[in-house]
Amino acid sequence: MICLQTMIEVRNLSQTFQTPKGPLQVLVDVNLDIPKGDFLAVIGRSGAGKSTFLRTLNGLLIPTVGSVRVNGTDITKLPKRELQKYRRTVGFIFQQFNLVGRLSALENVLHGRLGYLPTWRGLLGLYREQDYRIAREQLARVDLLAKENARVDSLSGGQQQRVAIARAMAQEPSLILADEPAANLDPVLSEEVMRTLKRFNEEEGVTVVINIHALELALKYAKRIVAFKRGRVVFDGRPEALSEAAVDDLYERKEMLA
Ligand SMILES: Nc1ncnc2c1ncn2[C@@H]1O[C@H](COP(=O)(O)OP(=O)(O)OP(=O)(O)O)[C@@H](O)[C@H]1O
Repeated sequence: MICLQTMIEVRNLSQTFQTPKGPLQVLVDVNLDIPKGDFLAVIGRSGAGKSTFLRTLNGLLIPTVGSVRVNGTDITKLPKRELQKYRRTVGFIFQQFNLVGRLSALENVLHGRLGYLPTWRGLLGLYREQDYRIAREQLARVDLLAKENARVDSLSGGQQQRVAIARAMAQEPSLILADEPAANLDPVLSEEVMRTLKRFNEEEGVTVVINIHALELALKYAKRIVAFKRGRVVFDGRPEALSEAAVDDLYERKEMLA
């Protein structure tokens, strides 16, 4: 029997935002176990709560109710400094890449090493030899070592997202969270980004949790699909178990056509 070690335990998670129109409950009693090495795609309609869920896993948002245990520690209860430490171990990949355009690819990837340096060294850009080595290794792994000195804003969208993935990997993370990493890319580049994430998941055992609108990419690359509908988990299983009817219901297709 394969015994997968649980990395993340989400329990009774609810998130309510106060808005001018009153309280808005965005996550409703979410319970999930994410084993180490999982590649989980979060799907659902716009506004279903996907980004809110990801931001909670990163400790960017404290839930209104519930807990998020990562390797046994409830990150929702951590003091600020400890939370910052935790967040350094999580690679976050954004839809807009969040790179510094005027800096080179290598300098951007080196930013992934900042969490390992004393603040003064980071401010002065005094990276150590091992930081350069790790940054170059990661650039090579996304096939961009030849572009290490190129300004990031001179690279294509797909190349920029690969730099962002290399930066996340330079953090030597145990968890990568990716919020719509392929949304701004054409279909070919989207596949390239998904393949890169899958490779890191398979070769390094990095746990990947990704929010994604493109259902076909989620089904093709993820090991597991979690579907949110109005803040609730309505499907949790292997991609091949997601039926056409469940997809219709998730995206409320029938209601939209009625
Ligand atoms: N800080 C906040 N304050 C108030 N409302 C918020 C806040 N953050 C998110 N929301 C609202 O919560 C709901 C869910 O947002 P969320 O970004 O999690 O959805 P999503 O499923 O990721 O959508 P999309 O696919 O469009 O990114 C939306 O109605 C959004 O406007």
